[in-house]
Amino acid sequence: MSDKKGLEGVVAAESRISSIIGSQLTYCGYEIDDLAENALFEEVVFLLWNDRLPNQDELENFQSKMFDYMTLNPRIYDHFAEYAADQVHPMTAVRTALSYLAHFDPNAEDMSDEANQEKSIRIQAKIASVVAAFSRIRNDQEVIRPKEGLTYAANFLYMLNGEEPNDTQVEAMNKALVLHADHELNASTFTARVCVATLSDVYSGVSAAAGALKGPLHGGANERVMQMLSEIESVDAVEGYLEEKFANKEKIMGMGHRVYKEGDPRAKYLKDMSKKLTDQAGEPEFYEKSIKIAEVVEREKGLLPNVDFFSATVYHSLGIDHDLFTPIFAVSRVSGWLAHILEQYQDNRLIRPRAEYIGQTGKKYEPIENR
Ligand SMILES: CC(=O)SCCNC(=O)CCNC(=O)[C@H](O)C(C)(C)COP(=O)(O)OP(=O)(O)OC[C@H]1O[C@@H](n2cnc3c(N)ncnc32)[C@H](O)[C@@H]1OP(=O)(O)O
Ligand SMILES: O=C([O-])CC(=O)C(=O)O
Repeated sequence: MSDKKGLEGVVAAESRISSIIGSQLTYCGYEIDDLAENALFEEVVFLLWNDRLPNQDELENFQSKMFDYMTLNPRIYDHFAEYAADQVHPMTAVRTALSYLAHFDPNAEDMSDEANQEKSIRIQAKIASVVAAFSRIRNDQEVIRPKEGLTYAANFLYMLNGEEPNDTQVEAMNKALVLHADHELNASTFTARVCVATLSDVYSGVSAAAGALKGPLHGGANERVMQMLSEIESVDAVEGYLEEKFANKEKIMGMGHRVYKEGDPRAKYLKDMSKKLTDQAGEPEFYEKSIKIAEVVEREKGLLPNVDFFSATVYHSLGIDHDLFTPIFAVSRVSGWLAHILEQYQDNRLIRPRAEYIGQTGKKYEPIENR
């Protein structure tokens, strides 16, 4: 039993969406390197949902639909003003918003394949606007509507910052979105599949998944990486900082992985981007500290950086608030959750494992005055 704690190594679904073999990650048969170098995030989303890349017409149609759905019902802004007043974490806001989006979808309860495809486009389109609008509202800034003709990555940055991003920024965001889109049965995707396997609706699936992504052992690690980098004063302070963490048996965020033991194939792209962007931002010390952390953790623990490690400095260099890092992960990963939700519906069976009981036995009810 204990060797299966955390379901390590357990195959719990058949899937055509992404595969991990050793350190090789593929989406629907395409190597992540190929997609990271060449693909637009929208193409990848189409690929994950349709098991093939779109042609030019299909892509334009998909982008135009996505653009139409990017606009949010203004009632959501009132909600956001309340969350902002309560100072909720943006990931809490995203989780609530994903559920709230169902209120404005006339087909939220329609379980036909067509309705579920349509809901997927709506959700993918709106999550970028949700993260951007929440960020602006909590900073007392005006909400920026999406701009026609921009790619998904460019529009996201535009709505977030209120100005059109430059090519380097768009390329970095597009690549980050492609790299985070799907990852087999990671914890949040598994959560989505468990949820919809009860035949609950798509909005329930993505809200549940967002809750799982938020945790620091999963998507929440990227924000904590930046926290660690901010706490460490200099490259020379890295060894001492980590020694103390090891002594306290604390985990080093952004390091290690349940499946990849020889390295996460996504990390090298984020590492390269981190180098370039921290240099451009005039903050090379963040990259230098990251390199030193990775070196010490590998030497002491044999662990390598995962996708969350260098994404932190990439987002920081793009001027993004640190508590928006995990919401950005959600902007990308919702595409994978939706792909898995659609796949689960196609060949569904309730997911309901068993537990080995290790609790007390033979107890008898005692009246309260005798306890
Ligand atoms: C997108 C993503 O979700 S990627 C992962 C993001 N999460 C993080 O970066 C958080 C830090 N990393 C971790 O917590 C882990 O490596 C995980 C959760 C990613 C994978 O964990 P698991 O495969 O379950 O490994 P588990 O947590 O059982 O650790 C095994 C051993 O390695 C150690 N270990 C694993 N990761 C780390 C780490 N980052 N820092 C220090 N020690 C670690 C554990 O303390 C444990 O040591 P022990 O056997 O002496 O008790
Ligand atoms: O697969 C995992 O366990 C975590 C991960 O890297 C991801 O979700 O991208």
